[in-house]
Amino acid sequence: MTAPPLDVRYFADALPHADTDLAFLLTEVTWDDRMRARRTASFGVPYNYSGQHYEPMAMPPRIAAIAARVGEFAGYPFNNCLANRYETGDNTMGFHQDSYEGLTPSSAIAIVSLGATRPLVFRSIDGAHRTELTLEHGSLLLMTQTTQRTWTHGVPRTSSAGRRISLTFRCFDTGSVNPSR
Ligand SMILES: O=C(O)CCC(=O)C(=O)O
Ligand SMILES: [Fe+2]
Repeated sequence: MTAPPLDVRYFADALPHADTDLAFLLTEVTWDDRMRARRTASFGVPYNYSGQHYEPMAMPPRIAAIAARVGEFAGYPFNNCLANRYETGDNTMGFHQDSYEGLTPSSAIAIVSLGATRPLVFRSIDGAHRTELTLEHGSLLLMTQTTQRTWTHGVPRTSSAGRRISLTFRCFDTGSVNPSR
């Protein structure tokens, strides 16, 4: 059986100030401890994510600048940022499909990676195929809705991995919406 198309675009070195961006996120952001697998923070229009509700929070200028950079690659603007902080290789994200409820259907979901390299693992919904992408410091990954329909993705446990922060950007159609993901 052939694998479904993995409709993703990867850009190494997409962020011109990746080191400063990482330092900012480590020191200036208040991280949410409600989830066991990793810490999170949400900026821009609010929505529920993995069963958590986040309050609306303006994007700090540095995050707004990263959002603008991601928008240059994608060709349209992003108005939500969910940050994930993986302190060690024991912090993970389980396999899931990102919800498109409330999102512009033709928009991609963007993942900016900072810090340690971690693999993003994709599994086809039928369970027959597995592939992985290595997400490097300063990189950008764009994933379309097609990819969400046919693949799940996750960040599995990786022994001895260092600290990593990912910023996922989404393009919501209107103000505040609450997909269940
Ligand atoms: O940390 C990552 O690279 C994965 C993020 C992700 O899949 C999500 O936030 O939905
Ligand atoms: Fe995801």
